[in-house]
Amino acid sequence: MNTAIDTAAVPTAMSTRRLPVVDLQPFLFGDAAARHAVARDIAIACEAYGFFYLRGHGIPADTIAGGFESARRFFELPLDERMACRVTRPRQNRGYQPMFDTALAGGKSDLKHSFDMGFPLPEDDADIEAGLPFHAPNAWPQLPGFRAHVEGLYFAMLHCGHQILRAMALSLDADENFFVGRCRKPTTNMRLVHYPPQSTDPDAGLGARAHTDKGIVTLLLNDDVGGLHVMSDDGQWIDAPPDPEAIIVNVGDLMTRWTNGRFRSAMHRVVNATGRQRYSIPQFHHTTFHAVVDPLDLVRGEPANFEPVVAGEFVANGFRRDRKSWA
Ligand SMILES: O=C(O)CCC(=O)C(=O)O
Ligand SMILES: [Fe+2]
Repeated sequence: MNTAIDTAAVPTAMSTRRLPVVDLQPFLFGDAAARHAVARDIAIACEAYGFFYLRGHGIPADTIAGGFESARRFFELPLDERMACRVTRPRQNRGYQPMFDTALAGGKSDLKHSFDMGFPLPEDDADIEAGLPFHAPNAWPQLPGFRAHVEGLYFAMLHCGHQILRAMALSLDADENFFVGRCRKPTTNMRLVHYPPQSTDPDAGLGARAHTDKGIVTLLLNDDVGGLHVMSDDGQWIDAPPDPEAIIVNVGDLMTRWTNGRFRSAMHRVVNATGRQRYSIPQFHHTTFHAVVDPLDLVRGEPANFEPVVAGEFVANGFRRDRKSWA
């Protein structure tokens, strides 16, 4: 059992600190000095917090609104129509994920359910046929316009994530396409998540228990409900209220390994105690399944703190620990 996660699920003191804010526009449109300055600010935020608000991200407001509208329509469907979007093939993270699929041994399930989509692949894809984890066709509900909105948002966020990964690579003195070059045919997935209002009974569980994300970076769109808490380096919860002009970006476990521990993959949780329905849309960025994550690629003149791992195998092992349907 992962005791760090269970301990952190007990509410602790809230910090008065706030997450840093970075504007991406000078990276997209500025000269070399302006681009380096953004890259440095992102690196500072990733070292200190592992989380930051990103303004000027370039994802159109209509595209984001279409994603949230799609989420509301999906979760209003009767359960049997949502269940028709289950992907039954083993070791996948696509389609409808009903409530109570997420549990650690002896722990409580998260009070959420989701619709997940991954990088679109043709039905006859060789990796699908070989049964490689995370490789499957997407499943779509019978909702007019849903697929177009959700795929459009997926690619807008994917593109934004590539810009963030370029800035991170620049900050590490690597080739700007160091990460992006390993993200062809990525195992990146996007989730439409619905958190029904949780009971105030602390034993009933949380929207999402304290956890770290497993990939390289996560881009997160929030509605206006709030309830995301991020663990600071001194062990307090930092409230991360929604900023309508920003998306939230956070570092995942694989990026921590790749940067030899320099970028923090911070614990975070969701507590939806507002009495309202809460929706969020995270996109978990991953490399291609077979990419090798080795800190010696990026750090020079330091001993490696992490062994090299194959990205897809590392993430699949994490899923096996966390999800009943993967066990
Ligand atoms: O819904 C949120 O605000 C955060 C979701 C999250 O942390 C996750 O799905 O990994
Ligand atoms: Fe997360």
